[in-house]
Amino acid sequence: MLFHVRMEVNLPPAMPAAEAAALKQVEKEQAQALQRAGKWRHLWRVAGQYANVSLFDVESVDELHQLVSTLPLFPYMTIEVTPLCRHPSSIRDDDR
Ligand SMILES: O=C(O)CC1=CCC(=O)O1
Repeated sequence: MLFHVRMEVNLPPAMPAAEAAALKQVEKEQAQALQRAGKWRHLWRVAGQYANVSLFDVESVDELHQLVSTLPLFPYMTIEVTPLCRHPSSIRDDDR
């Protein structure tokens, strides 16, 4: 199942820089592991915003929730999820 996911990050201004840096480092490691596993297909920065748009390929809504809700930045993100299905005019013969 494919999901378009938009994540907007809102770290508290009072958060110590070292704490923010540590969270971002672990977030990066988890995101890269999920990309290597094929679960997090695309990860793009939204230009001009501390936000990303991503494409997840997971087995279920429950798996998607488990993945995003265990990200270190999850408590500080506003997340919008859009389920995707094939478009009848798509010329691609796969779902990538
Ligand atoms: O910086 C972001 O957009 C938040 C984030 C998600 C995965 C990652 O590595 O950073």
